[in-house]
Amino acid sequence: MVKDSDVQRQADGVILSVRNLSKSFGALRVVQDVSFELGKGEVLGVLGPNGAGKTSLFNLISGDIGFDTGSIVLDGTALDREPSYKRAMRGIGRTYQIPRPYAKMTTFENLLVASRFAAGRSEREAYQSCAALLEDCGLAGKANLPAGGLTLLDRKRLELARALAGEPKLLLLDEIAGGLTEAEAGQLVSLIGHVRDKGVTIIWIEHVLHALMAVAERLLVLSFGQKIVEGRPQEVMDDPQVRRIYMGIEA
Ligand SMILES: Nc1ncnc2c1ncn2[C@@H]1O[C@H](COP(=O)(O)OP(=O)(O)OP(=O)(O)O)[C@@H](O)[C@H]1O
Repeated sequence: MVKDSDVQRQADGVILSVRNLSKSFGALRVVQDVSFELGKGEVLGVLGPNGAGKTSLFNLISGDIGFDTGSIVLDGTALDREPSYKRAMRGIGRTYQIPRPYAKMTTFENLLVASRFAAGRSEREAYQSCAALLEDCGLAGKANLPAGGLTLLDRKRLELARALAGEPKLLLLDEIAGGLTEAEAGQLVSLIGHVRDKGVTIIWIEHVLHALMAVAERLLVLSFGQKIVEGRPQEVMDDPQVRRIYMGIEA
Protein backbone atom coordinates (compact mmCIF):
# COMPACT_ATOMS: atom_id res chain seq x y z
CA MET A 1 0.00 0.00 0.00
CA VAL A 2 1.50 3.37 -1.01
CA LYS A 3 1.01 6.04 1.64
CA ASP A 4 0.76 9.78 0.99
CA SER A 5 3.72 10.22 3.36
CA ASP A 6 5.90 8.08 1.01
CA VAL A 7 5.11 10.35 -1.91
CA GLN A 8 5.78 13.43 0.27
CA ARG A 9 9.20 12.10 1.36
CA GLN A 10 10.12 11.59 -2.28
CA ALA A 11 9.42 15.25 -2.92
CA ASP A 12 11.97 15.89 -0.15
CA GLY A 13 14.79 14.07 -1.91
CA VAL A 14 14.04 10.36 -1.50
CA ILE A 15 14.31 8.57 -4.82
CA LEU A 16 13.16 5.11 -3.73
CA SER A 17 10.80 3.88 -1.02
CA VAL A 18 10.47 0.14 -0.51
CA ARG A 19 7.72 -0.70 1.96
CA ASN A 20 6.93 -4.08 3.52
CA LEU A 21 8.04 -5.92 0.40
CA SER A 22 7.53 -9.69 0.40
CA LYS A 23 7.98 -12.48 -2.12
CA SER A 24 7.67 -16.25 -1.80
CA PHE A 25 8.44 -19.06 -4.20
CA GLY A 26 6.03 -21.76 -2.99
CA ALA A 27 6.79 -22.24 0.71
CA LEU A 28 10.15 -20.43 0.44
CA ARG A 29 9.89 -16.82 1.66
CA VAL A 30 12.79 -15.20 -0.20
CA VAL A 31 12.02 -11.57 0.74
CA GLN A 32 10.10 -10.92 3.95
CA ASP A 33 8.58 -7.60 4.88
CA VAL A 34 11.60 -5.54 3.78
CA SER A 35 11.41 -1.72 4.01
CA PHE A 36 14.01 0.94 3.32
CA GLU A 37 14.44 4.33 1.71
CA LEU A 38 17.12 5.73 -0.52
CA GLY A 39 18.09 9.38 -0.88
CA LYS A 40 18.90 10.88 -4.28
CA GLY A 41 22.59 10.40 -5.09
CA GLU A 42 23.13 7.96 -2.22
CA VAL A 43 25.11 4.69 -2.43
CA LEU A 44 23.56 1.85 -0.42
CA GLY A 45 25.48 -1.42 -0.02
CA VAL A 46 23.54 -4.67 0.44
CA LEU A 47 25.18 -7.58 2.26
CA GLY A 48 24.10 -11.00 3.37
CA PRO A 49 24.99 -14.68 3.20
CA ASN A 50 24.40 -16.73 0.05
CA GLY A 51 20.69 -17.26 -0.50
CA ALA A 52 19.71 -14.35 1.80
CA GLY A 53 17.46 -12.84 -0.89
CA LYS A 54 19.69 -10.04 -2.18
CA THR A 55 19.31 -10.74 -5.91
CA SER A 56 15.61 -11.44 -5.37
CA LEU A 57 15.28 -7.96 -3.85
CA PHE A 58 16.91 -6.51 -7.00
CA ASN A 59 14.63 -8.61 -9.20
CA LEU A 60 11.62 -7.16 -7.38
CA ILE A 61 12.86 -3.58 -7.80
CA SER A 62 13.81 -4.02 -11.47
CA GLY A 63 10.58 -5.87 -12.25
CA ASP A 64 12.29 -9.10 -13.32
CA ILE A 65 9.89 -10.76 -10.87
CA GLY A 66 6.66 -9.49 -9.32
CA PHE A 67 6.19 -8.99 -5.57
CA ASP A 68 3.43 -10.60 -3.51
CA THR A 69 2.80 -7.72 -1.10
CA GLY A 70 4.26 -4.31 -0.29
CA SER A 71 5.12 -1.34 -2.46
CA ILE A 72 7.95 0.20 -4.45
CA VAL A 73 7.81 3.94 -5.14
CA LEU A 74 10.36 5.46 -7.53
CA ASP A 75 10.54 9.25 -7.60
CA GLY A 76 6.93 9.60 -6.51
CA THR A 77 5.50 6.87 -8.79
CA ALA A 78 4.28 3.53 -7.45
CA LEU A 79 5.72 0.82 -9.70
CA ASP A 80 3.01 -1.74 -8.86
CA ARG A 81 3.05 -4.51 -11.46
CA GLU A 82 4.98 -2.62 -14.12
CA PRO A 83 7.20 -4.90 -16.27
CA SER A 84 10.98 -4.53 -16.28
CA TYR A 85 11.24 -2.73 -19.65
CA LYS A 86 8.93 0.04 -18.39
CA ARG A 87 10.98 0.35 -15.19
CA ALA A 88 14.14 0.61 -17.30
CA MET A 89 12.52 3.46 -19.22
CA ARG A 90 11.66 5.13 -15.88
CA GLY A 91 15.35 5.08 -14.98
CA ILE A 92 16.10 1.80 -13.23
CA GLY A 93 19.29 0.25 -14.63
CA ARG A 94 20.87 -2.96 -13.41
CA THR A 95 23.75 -5.33 -13.87
CA TYR A 96 23.54 -9.10 -13.46
CA GLN A 97 25.81 -11.32 -11.37
CA ILE A 98 26.71 -13.21 -14.53
CA PRO A 99 27.18 -10.60 -17.29
CA ARG A 100 24.70 -11.09 -20.08
CA PRO A 101 26.01 -9.27 -23.18
CA TYR A 102 24.78 -10.17 -26.65
CA ALA A 103 27.84 -12.33 -27.28
CA LYS A 104 27.90 -12.09 -31.08
CA MET A 105 27.40 -8.35 -31.17
CA THR A 106 30.36 -6.02 -30.69
CA THR A 107 30.94 -4.09 -27.48
CA PHE A 108 29.72 -0.90 -29.18
CA GLU A 109 26.60 -2.55 -30.59
CA ASN A 110 25.73 -3.85 -27.14
CA LEU A 111 25.76 -0.29 -25.82
CA LEU A 112 23.78 1.05 -28.77
CA VAL A 113 20.93 -1.36 -28.09
CA ALA A 114 20.69 -0.19 -24.47
CA SER A 115 20.90 3.48 -25.44
CA ARG A 116 18.28 3.21 -28.19
CA PHE A 117 15.76 1.16 -26.22
CA ALA A 118 16.20 1.90 -22.50
CA ALA A 119 17.16 5.58 -22.87
CA GLY A 120 15.07 6.10 -26.04
CA ARG A 121 17.89 7.93 -27.82
CA SER A 122 17.88 8.64 -31.55
CA GLU A 123 20.52 6.83 -33.61
CA ARG A 124 22.75 9.89 -33.75
CA GLU A 125 22.44 10.65 -30.03
CA ALA A 126 23.06 6.99 -29.19
CA TYR A 127 26.29 6.92 -31.24
CA GLN A 128 27.59 9.99 -29.44
CA SER A 129 26.67 8.94 -25.92
CA CYS A 130 27.92 5.36 -26.40
CA ALA A 131 31.27 6.56 -27.77
CA ALA A 132 31.71 8.68 -24.63
CA LEU A 133 30.64 5.76 -22.44
CA LEU A 134 33.22 3.46 -24.04
CA GLU A 135 35.92 5.96 -23.09
CA ASP A 136 34.59 6.44 -19.55
CA CYS A 137 34.42 2.70 -18.93
CA GLY A 138 37.86 1.92 -20.36
CA LEU A 139 36.47 -0.01 -23.33
CA ALA A 140 37.42 2.31 -26.21
CA GLY A 141 40.01 -0.15 -27.54
CA LYS A 142 37.45 -3.00 -27.49
CA ALA A 143 34.61 -1.22 -29.33
CA ASN A 144 34.61 -3.49 -32.37
CA LEU A 145 35.34 -6.80 -30.64
CA PRO A 146 32.56 -9.36 -30.17
CA ALA A 147 31.38 -9.07 -26.57
CA GLY A 148 31.54 -12.84 -26.10
CA GLY A 149 35.35 -12.77 -26.39
CA LEU A 150 36.02 -10.12 -23.72
CA THR A 151 37.98 -10.84 -20.51
CA LEU A 152 36.02 -11.04 -17.24
CA LEU A 153 37.03 -7.49 -16.26
CA ASP A 154 35.96 -6.13 -19.65
CA ARG A 155 32.67 -8.06 -19.50
CA LYS A 156 32.03 -6.46 -16.08
CA ARG A 157 32.90 -3.05 -17.52
CA LEU A 158 30.54 -3.70 -20.42
CA GLU A 159 27.82 -4.85 -18.02
CA LEU A 160 28.19 -1.54 -16.18
CA ALA A 161 28.40 0.47 -19.42
CA ARG A 162 25.24 -1.20 -20.77
CA ALA A 163 23.37 -0.29 -17.59
CA LEU A 164 24.68 3.29 -17.86
CA ALA A 165 23.71 3.52 -21.54
CA GLY A 166 20.10 3.39 -20.35
CA GLU A 167 20.84 6.64 -18.45
CA PRO A 168 19.56 5.33 -15.12
CA LYS A 169 18.76 7.50 -12.16
CA LEU A 170 18.85 4.38 -9.99
CA LEU A 171 21.58 1.82 -10.71
CA LEU A 172 21.46 -1.69 -9.21
CA LEU A 173 24.86 -3.42 -9.17
CA ASP A 174 24.80 -7.17 -8.47
CA GLU A 175 28.21 -8.48 -7.31
CA ILE A 176 30.03 -6.60 -10.03
CA ALA A 177 33.43 -7.01 -8.29
CA GLY A 178 33.08 -10.79 -7.87
CA GLY A 179 35.84 -12.88 -9.49
CA LEU A 180 38.14 -9.92 -10.16
CA THR A 181 41.69 -9.48 -8.85
CA GLU A 182 42.20 -6.78 -6.22
CA ALA A 183 43.67 -4.41 -8.80
CA GLU A 184 40.77 -5.02 -11.21
CA ALA A 185 38.22 -4.53 -8.41
CA GLY A 186 40.02 -1.26 -7.59
CA GLN A 187 39.55 -0.06 -11.18
CA LEU A 188 35.87 -0.89 -11.02
CA VAL A 189 35.50 0.91 -7.68
CA SER A 190 36.93 4.10 -9.14
CA LEU A 191 34.59 3.80 -12.12
CA ILE A 192 31.60 3.37 -9.79
CA GLY A 193 32.83 6.38 -7.80
CA HIS A 194 32.69 8.46 -11.02
CA VAL A 195 29.15 7.26 -11.71
CA ARG A 196 28.12 8.30 -8.18
CA ASP A 197 29.83 11.67 -8.63
CA LYS A 198 27.61 12.27 -11.67
CA GLY A 199 24.58 12.01 -9.35
CA VAL A 200 23.40 8.46 -10.07
CA THR A 201 21.84 6.75 -7.03
CA ILE A 202 23.28 3.27 -6.50
CA ILE A 203 22.35 0.08 -4.66
CA TRP A 204 25.26 -2.33 -4.70
CA ILE A 205 25.13 -5.99 -3.63
CA GLU A 206 28.68 -7.15 -3.02
CA HIS A 207 30.59 -9.87 -1.18
CA VAL A 208 33.93 -8.09 -1.86
CA LEU A 209 33.70 -5.96 1.27
CA HIS A 210 36.67 -3.67 0.77
CA ALA A 211 35.27 -2.65 -2.64
CA LEU A 212 31.84 -1.95 -1.18
CA MET A 213 33.18 -0.10 1.84
CA ALA A 214 35.15 2.23 -0.46
CA VAL A 215 31.95 3.64 -1.97
CA ALA A 216 28.88 2.81 0.15
CA GLU A 217 27.54 5.46 2.52
CA ARG A 218 25.06 3.10 4.18
CA LEU A 219 24.74 -0.68 4.44
CA LEU A 220 21.70 -2.94 4.67
CA VAL A 221 22.08 -6.57 5.71
CA LEU A 222 19.67 -9.33 4.71
CA SER A 223 19.43 -12.77 6.29
CA PHE A 224 16.80 -15.36 5.34
CA GLY A 225 14.97 -12.69 3.34
CA GLN A 226 14.68 -10.25 6.25
CA LYS A 227 16.43 -6.98 6.87
CA ILE A 228 18.41 -7.51 10.06
CA VAL A 229 20.25 -4.20 10.25
CA GLU A 230 20.76 -0.98 8.31
CA GLY A 231 23.04 1.97 9.04
CA ARG A 232 26.44 3.55 8.59
CA PRO A 233 29.04 1.06 7.30
CA GLN A 234 31.18 0.84 10.42
CA GLU A 235 28.16 0.61 12.76
CA VAL A 236 26.77 -2.21 10.65
CA MET A 237 30.04 -4.12 10.50
CA ASP A 238 30.39 -3.80 14.30
CA ASP A 239 26.85 -5.09 14.90
CA PRO A 240 27.01 -8.40 16.84
CA GLN A 241 24.20 -9.95 14.74
CA VAL A 242 26.05 -9.08 11.53
CA ARG A 243 29.33 -10.45 12.85
CA ARG A 244 27.61 -13.67 13.84
CA ILE A 245 25.25 -14.18 10.89
CA TYR A 246 27.15 -12.64 8.01
CA MET A 247 30.79 -13.13 8.94
CA GLY A 248 30.48 -16.29 11.04
CA ILE A 249 32.21 -14.58 13.99
CA GLU A 250 30.89 -15.11 17.51
CA ALA A 251 30.21 -11.81 19.25
N1 LIG B 1 12.95 -18.21 -9.41
C1 LIG B 1 13.15 -18.85 -8.25
N2 LIG B 1 12.41 -19.93 -7.91
C2 LIG B 1 12.59 -20.56 -6.74
N3 LIG B 1 13.48 -20.19 -5.80
C3 LIG B 1 14.26 -19.13 -6.08
C4 LIG B 1 14.14 -18.40 -7.30
N4 LIG B 1 15.03 -17.38 -7.29
C5 LIG B 1 15.68 -17.48 -6.11
N5 LIG B 1 15.23 -18.52 -5.39
C6 LIG B 1 15.68 -18.91 -4.06
O1 LIG B 1 15.53 -17.77 -3.24
C7 LIG B 1 16.56 -17.72 -2.24
C8 LIG B 1 17.24 -16.37 -2.33
O2 LIG B 1 18.01 -16.33 -3.55
P1 LIG B 1 18.80 -15.02 -4.01
O3 LIG B 1 19.46 -15.35 -5.30
O4 LIG B 1 17.90 -13.87 -3.95
O5 LIG B 1 19.89 -14.93 -2.85
P2 LIG B 1 21.21 -14.05 -2.77
O6 LIG B 1 21.22 -13.43 -1.42
O7 LIG B 1 21.28 -13.14 -3.94
O8 LIG B 1 22.34 -15.17 -2.86
P3 LIG B 1 23.83 -15.11 -3.52
O9 LIG B 1 24.67 -14.27 -2.60
O10 LIG B 1 24.24 -16.54 -3.49
O11 LIG B 1 23.69 -14.55 -4.89
C9 LIG B 1 17.47 -18.90 -2.53
O12 LIG B 1 17.10 -19.96 -1.65
C10 LIG B 1 17.17 -19.26 -3.97
O13 LIG B 1 17.40 -20.62 -4.22
